[in-house]
Amino acid sequence: MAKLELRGVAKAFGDNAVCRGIDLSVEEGQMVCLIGPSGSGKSTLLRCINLLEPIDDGEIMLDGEDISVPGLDPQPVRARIGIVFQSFNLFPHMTAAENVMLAPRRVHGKSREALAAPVRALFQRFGLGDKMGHYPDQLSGGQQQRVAIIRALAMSPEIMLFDEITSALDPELVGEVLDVLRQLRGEGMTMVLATHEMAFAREVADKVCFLDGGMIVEEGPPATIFSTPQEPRTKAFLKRVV
Ligand SMILES: Nc1ncnc2c1ncn2[C@@H]1O[C@H](COP(=O)(O)OP(=O)(O)OP(=O)(O)O)[C@@H](O)[C@H]1O
Repeated sequence: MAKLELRGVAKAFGDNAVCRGIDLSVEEGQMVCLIGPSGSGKSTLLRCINLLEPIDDGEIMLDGEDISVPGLDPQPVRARIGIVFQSFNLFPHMTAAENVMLAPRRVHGKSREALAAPVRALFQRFGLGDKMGHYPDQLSGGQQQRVAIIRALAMSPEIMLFDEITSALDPELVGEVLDVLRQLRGEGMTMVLATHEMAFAREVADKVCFLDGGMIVEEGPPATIFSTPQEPRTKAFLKRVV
């Protein structure tokens, strides 16, 4: 597992400054939750960390190595940083197992034979051992999202990013996906989550960062942020959503 450190990360789309000098430390094995209003820049920040968006300024350090230097090949870095989105994006014509094997085969050049045992172990670890041969339309939304998480884990990432991964799910399916995150935390995975699940963030996060207008306005342990927020913007947001 790896440590992540952002220093002064800035990102604009045209004249819309979406990340405005973000400093963030994520220690090895920590779960950090990004909360904040819609449009505050949570998704963009995660996309920048995964090098899906080039940053305009600042540094992104993964285990002490600057992964944001211009001209760096993003592909090997992305293989070290798993990301899961709100939409599961599984290929409908492939079984769950084939979806999971795709990236390790293409990026790491591994054979189906070599992947069979570790992929089976991943499905079993997350309670989907009997679903490997199912196609996405034979799975519930919660199961599809768990397969999407397994797909990211199959690349053996050092850190995992989650972008509102329960927002598209029916309420009764949210719990099983959050349980996967609890399990990963117990196993020591380093994780950054953009989430609207305040109860979950309060219960499980090591640190909560409140974003507003592209800046981390306030951060701290969940007990402090949720019980005694100091910043008026944090207070107003939590009053609205909790
Ligand atoms: N590819 C893009 N091109 C132009 N503008 C973008 C792009 N991606 C995001 N934005 C803008 O960046 C701002 C922040 O969006 P972002 O999705 O990061 O916020 P968010 O906090 O994740 O919101 P939500 O909670 O609704 O997902 C918004 O104004 C959005 O319109």
